Amino acid sequence: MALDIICETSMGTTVDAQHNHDHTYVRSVTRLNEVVFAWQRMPWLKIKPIWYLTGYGGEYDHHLKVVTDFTKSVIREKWDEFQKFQVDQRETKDKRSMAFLDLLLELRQEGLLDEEDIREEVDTFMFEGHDTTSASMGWTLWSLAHYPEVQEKVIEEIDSIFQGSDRDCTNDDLKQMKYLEKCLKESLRLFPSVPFFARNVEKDTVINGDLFPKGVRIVVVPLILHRNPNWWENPNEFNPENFSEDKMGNRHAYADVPFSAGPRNCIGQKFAMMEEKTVISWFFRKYRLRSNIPFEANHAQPEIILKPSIGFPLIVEHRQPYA
Ligand code: HEM
Repeated sequence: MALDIICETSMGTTVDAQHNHDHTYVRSVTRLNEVVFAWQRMPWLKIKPIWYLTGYGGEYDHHLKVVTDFTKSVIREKWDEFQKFQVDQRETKDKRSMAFLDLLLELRQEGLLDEEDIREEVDTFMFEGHDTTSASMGWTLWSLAHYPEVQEKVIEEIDSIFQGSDRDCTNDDLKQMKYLEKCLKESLRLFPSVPFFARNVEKDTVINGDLFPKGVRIVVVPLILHRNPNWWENPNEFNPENFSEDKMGNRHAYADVPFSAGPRNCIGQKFAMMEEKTVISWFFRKYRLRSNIPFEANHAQPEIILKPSIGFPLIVEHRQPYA
């Protein structure tokens, strides 16, 4: 679902991944993630002959080509459409409903980007913008199933907003989902979709008396940082109140960095929150969740994206209609 959402919003196209699990793009994205993770964890794969002899190199090249060819073909198709449009028609198009790609094509028309620049931007969005949100939604549902009193509060909030209606979600509705937002943040604290990221030190830097020389690479691990008992009471428990205003005010700004921080932080974080609130609030309008497997039995497996060790085996039940 998250892949369909990002395809539609960033490229204005669909791969219908929900019904089409076997779409070549879907398969290649999945395999690329696995191959890149192997490359990160096995340093010897960085030696080119080993990379190719183990078969990883060939697989990587193949799947990368599938993914970039797909994006390129969509960009070309959209570019042809874009050029066929008369200028006056284009000017009347509402920018708010344009896909990210349409906006980039306007920049190409103005000579500010070429086809390769656009492909890179679109691919980054596609890659960063779907596995992250689907992992986050999965871990949130897993947590809510194990904390029924929290789940009830989410349902109460959703009922108070929609009052049983199955109308679409508006921006105003999303703003009102304050408790659900706390749950999403708490789930990202315990299970950050991006479990680690790296930064190069650009100049000699001293932090707490320790020297970090220019040129070294620092790996930030939110998965560990977010469970630091100095900042979080009962750090392994799911407690959305960790994100109440008073608790947040008393905490170090970088104690919680699921979207990284600083100039290269995640530019999709607002989009991610909107998407997740929309999807999860739809779900709880109709269903409840429970599980017969203990919360802790699902281990967080840090790969490029934080994976659940046993998936998310949950029991879904229809709710009584809102009265
Ligand atoms: C819960 C969902 C998400 C999480 C936890 C997340 C997390 C992150 C993190 C930690 C980074 C920094 C990675 C690094 O420096 O290596 C990042 C970068 C980025 N994210 Fe997200 N992300 C999420 C959703 C999204 C979505 C939905 C989009 C697009 C619509 C997106 C687009 C990007 C882009 C383009 C970058 C690169 C920014 C740059 O390098 O300047 N992300 N994200």
